[in-house]
Amino acid sequence: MSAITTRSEHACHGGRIGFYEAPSAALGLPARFAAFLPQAALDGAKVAALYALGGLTCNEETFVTKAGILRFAARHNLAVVAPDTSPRGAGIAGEDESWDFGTGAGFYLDATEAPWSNHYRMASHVAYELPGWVEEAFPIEPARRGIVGHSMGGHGALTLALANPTRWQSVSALAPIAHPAAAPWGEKAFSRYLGPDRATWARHDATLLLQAGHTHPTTILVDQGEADQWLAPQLHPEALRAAAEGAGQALNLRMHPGYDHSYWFIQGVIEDHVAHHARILTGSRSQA
Ligand SMILES: N[C@@H](CCC(=O)N[C@@H](CS)C(=O)NCC(=O)O)C(=O)O
Repeated sequence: MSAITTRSEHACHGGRIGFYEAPSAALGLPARFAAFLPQAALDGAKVAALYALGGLTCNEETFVTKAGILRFAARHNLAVVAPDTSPRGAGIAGEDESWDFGTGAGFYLDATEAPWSNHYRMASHVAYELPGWVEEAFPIEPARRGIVGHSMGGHGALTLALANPTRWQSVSALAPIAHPAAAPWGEKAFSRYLGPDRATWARHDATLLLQAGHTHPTTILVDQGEADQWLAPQLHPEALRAAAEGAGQALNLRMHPGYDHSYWFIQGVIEDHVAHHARILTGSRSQA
């Protein structure tokens, strides 16, 4: 078990939000994360957890600070666990050269190409190491996990859940990079983290996972703003929709006129995402 250091803890919506750090074996570096516990957990009950993954340039603070998620997590008795978006301080040449690759842009995969493969192992960190930490340290139930993410984090939520649907019982995404193998962000990251052989990219692409027959037993909720500046070049929700139809995957893809890629969009739909996860994870409509 890793020694978790508390960086700060704050009472919030009747529960507690905390910011923590622990030595990560997966990343070979210290890793930071945020964890919110609703009041019931502070009173000793074990609760289900919703993992919230941020996008490019974000860190473990961004989603819990900007999305407005904690009010609804408190209402539905859900913990929220937010990892960082990449290793920090790996010291690899080029990791800080651009905002869409390297630091702040780990893409929730385990890199296979040197030198990235030594530290850029966010899939192992998020899917296995971090749940192990929080399920031991906090009153969080191991068998009830949901995953939601924004943009690169939406890609992470979809790919991790489709690749391992028994580990993540519920999944949703906000403006996800839905077909990264066909998007400049994904091509840039995958060619360096995974190498030039595109066949190895497929299990890190939600659209290609669906095309290969990977499905999730629950409905996937996806919200997308139509005025999103990244929609046409990077996000490809239409490819996700077509792949879901082909795979028989239940997908609730909602398009929202006028909304951009920012957390101002997320703030308006996050209540529905928390309710979606709570229905599946706890069977509850609301504990309020
Ligand atoms: N840094 C980029 C923007 C990157 C961006 O939009 N990141 C999104 C995720 S893909 C985000 O959530 N940014 C953090 C924020 O809005 O607080 C730029 O200068 O255009």
